[in-house]
Amino acid sequence: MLKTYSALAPYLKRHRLSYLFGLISLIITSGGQLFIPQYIKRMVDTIAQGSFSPADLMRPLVFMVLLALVIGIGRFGWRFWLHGAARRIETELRADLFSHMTLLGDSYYQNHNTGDLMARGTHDLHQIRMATSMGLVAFFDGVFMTIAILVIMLEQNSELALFTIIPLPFITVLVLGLGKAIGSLFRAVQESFSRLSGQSQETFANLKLIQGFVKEQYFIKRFADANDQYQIQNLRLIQVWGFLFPLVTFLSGLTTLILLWVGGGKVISGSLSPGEFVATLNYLQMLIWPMLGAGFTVNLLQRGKTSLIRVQEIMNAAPEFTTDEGLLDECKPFSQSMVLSKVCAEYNETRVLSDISVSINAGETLGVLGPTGSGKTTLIRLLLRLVEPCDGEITIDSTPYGNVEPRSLRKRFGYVSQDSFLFSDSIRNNILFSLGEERGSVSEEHINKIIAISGLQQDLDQFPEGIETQIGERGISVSGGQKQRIAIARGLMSNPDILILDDSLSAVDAQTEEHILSHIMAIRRGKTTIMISHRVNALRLSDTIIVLEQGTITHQGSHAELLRKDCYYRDIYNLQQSEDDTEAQL
Ligand SMILES: Nc1ncnc2c1ncn2[C@@H]1O[C@H](COP(=O)(O)OP(=O)(O)OP(=O)(O)O)[C@@H](O)[C@H]1O
Repeated sequence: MLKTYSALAPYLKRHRLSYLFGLISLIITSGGQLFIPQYIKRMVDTIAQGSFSPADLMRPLVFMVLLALVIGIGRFGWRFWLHGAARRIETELRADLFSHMTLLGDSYYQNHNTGDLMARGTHDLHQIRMATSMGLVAFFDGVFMTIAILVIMLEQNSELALFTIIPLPFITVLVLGLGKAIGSLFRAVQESFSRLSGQSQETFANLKLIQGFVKEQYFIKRFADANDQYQIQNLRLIQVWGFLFPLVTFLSGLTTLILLWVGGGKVISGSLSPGEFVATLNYLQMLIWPMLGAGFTVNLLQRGKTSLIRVQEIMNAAPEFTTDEGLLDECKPFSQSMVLSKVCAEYNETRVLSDISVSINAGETLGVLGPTGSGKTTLIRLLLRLVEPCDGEITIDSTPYGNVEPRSLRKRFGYVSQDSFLFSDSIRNNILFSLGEERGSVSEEHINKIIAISGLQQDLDQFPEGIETQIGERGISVSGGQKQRIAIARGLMSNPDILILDDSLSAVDAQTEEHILSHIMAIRRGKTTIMISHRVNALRLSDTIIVLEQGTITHQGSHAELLRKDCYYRDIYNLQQSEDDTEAQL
């Protein structure tokens, strides 16, 4: 348990003052409570003597009111400091988790469900917060109050104390014994919650598809099953927890019975004063909470431990590539060539690219054509260092890729991906996304030029607030073609050294594609562009075109050179030409 919690040491250390003040407040609160039975004892004994004046009761009464005030302040203090520190730790942990997750690679996310990761970032962090606040309070009460009460009782009347505490060791054994079971049951609860989150996330992310295939009932049933599982796991936990609680209460009740039996006899025989009897009864009642607190502590700490392990599993996952901040700015502008020599790539030990050798010269355009699944996007991932080659070497301006900090390398690229993800933000902010701090200095004239090149102007004219129109969750939905055009504008905005267009105009018609591409070629003159497309017409102006088939380059050359060869490129060209001719005749 301690080993697991040591992961929190840096966070606890940062908030040690809050914890110190919180613990002092807790000692004041608990210590103050220990005095109350003493005053009650004095008052009862005074009353039991039969002859007393109201002034005799006044002093203890005033003290008790003052004590209640101190206890109240102490209670506020520990809540303020301990809950405050735990909240801050939760916030810091969440921030660290989030930034670490941004460094994890593609393969990590492929093997981990998004819903599960989200559950760890929310539900599990909540449990850690409970352990670092209420868990600590319960632990303190369990230890400090139990010891203090036992010492007072033993001092007051050791024989009575020893008799009445006979059931207490049973409580400890019970709590510790069931603690382990609670831990594993809680892990099952958290895992079923992760499954539930995962299914919800997947369902709502693909709702249109589900509705399109009229598969709502199937998903409702799937969710209901996961929901039932979550309930079953929770009920199992409740059963054990529910068994523990009454048993501890029963055993605590036994202590009161013993007191009434043994203590009552002592009062009658005169060896115990009525005040001492009432005080002991009070102390025993005060013991119930720390006794329960022990169970509560075990429960909270076990839950916290389980959750911490789940969060640590993410934090301990190594980033796909090491990021040496010192190297961040060392990658100079791309000026010569990028060379791939005999490069291969794998996913989960399955080879998808082999023996790739190609040179991309600065200022030139490389076209990539290939059937679906032939490895075109994987080639781009290699260039962006999102995937490491399993063999061979990639260099940029003669520097091996392994010596270049990945983020620094990626800054040289502008990547327009196939799926054109847009953020729920204004179109302007989506377009300016790649600029970072330079956003403020970009002129409206430049923005308008990029919009025109991307063929976006007509779309913006239709939108209610033009470029300021919100898209996504908080705004309008855009069509697939509009999405791609906005993504193109985003890729062009920073005028990157190397622009990658990964089949990024597949949702616009061939004519519009040609129109946009001719403008892009014009503005990119002297800069490097890598273009993947299924349309030969889009690639024909490239300086070099490679044909990828089943993970290898089968042909490469210019448009004219490839047309002279009997190859996939020429077949596709002929096919698309005849399609265009047929369309023209219609
Ligand atoms: N993350 C991944 N994990 C495992 N296999 C993958 C992964 N990404 C792609 N693949 C597999 O690698 C092969 C090449 O995929 P890739 O996406 O590079 O092809 P592509 O030529 O870009 O296809 P498309 O034209 O359909 O986009 C395919 O067989 C694909 O199933």
